[in-house]
Amino acid sequence: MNSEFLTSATKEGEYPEADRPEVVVVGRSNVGKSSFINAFTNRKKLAYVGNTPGKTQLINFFMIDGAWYLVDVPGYGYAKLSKAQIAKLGRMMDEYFLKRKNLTCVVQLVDARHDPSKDDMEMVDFFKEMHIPIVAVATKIDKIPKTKRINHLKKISQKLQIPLAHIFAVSSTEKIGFEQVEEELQKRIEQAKKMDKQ
Ligand SMILES: Nc1nc2c(ncn2[C@@H]2O[C@H](COP(=O)(O)OP(=O)(O)OP(=O)(O)O)[C@@H](O)[C@H]2O)c(=O)[nH]1
Repeated sequence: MNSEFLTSATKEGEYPEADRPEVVVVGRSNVGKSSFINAFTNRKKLAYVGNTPGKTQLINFFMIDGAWYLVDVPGYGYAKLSKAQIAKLGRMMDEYFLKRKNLTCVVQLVDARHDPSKDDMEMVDFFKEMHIPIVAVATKIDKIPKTKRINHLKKISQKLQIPLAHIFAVSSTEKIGFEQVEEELQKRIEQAKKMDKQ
């Protein structure tokens, strides 16, 4: 997979042209979003992996194989941001989800170890209301014994009311699960392209 950083944006005027399908990756701060993006694209430092949670406060656009955009947005639920900062990020994200016409689906990251948080549930409800297709990805699956993994995924499926078939599990440290996610995203990107042609 070829991936390159394109640009960072805070508002619509700064987004790249909406001329290709787009997939956005969301999740609460520290869920492993930067690690996911780096492992997915096979790059060590495409997205910043930091010790300071909540560092990314921009919308970052990456070009994948010259064919589609992968987008990294700020993690939510980071307690140390001020109310004003949280409100500003909220407005930035609302604008993105309302305006971005080429959005094909959202990759909702959740921590495989825990039940989805209240914030996770609110995000998923928001995407459902907006009719944005959701692919859920449980991160840090290496932290769960193999025999128990399916139960965790079933629980996540139940809580988020997302079919088990749309839930994937990855480990960025062990580099597992990424081919399946890529296959699913390719499928959705192809579907989106067909719909556009009709
Ligand atoms: N065991 C394990 N640890 C992981 C995995 N992915 C990420 N981590 C760890 O989880 C922590 C957070 O990872 P990041 O990728 O920085 O998470 P983030 O969601 O981008 O965090 P923010 O910058 O706060 O948005 C780091 O200490 C990572 O090393 C994984 O698959 N397995």
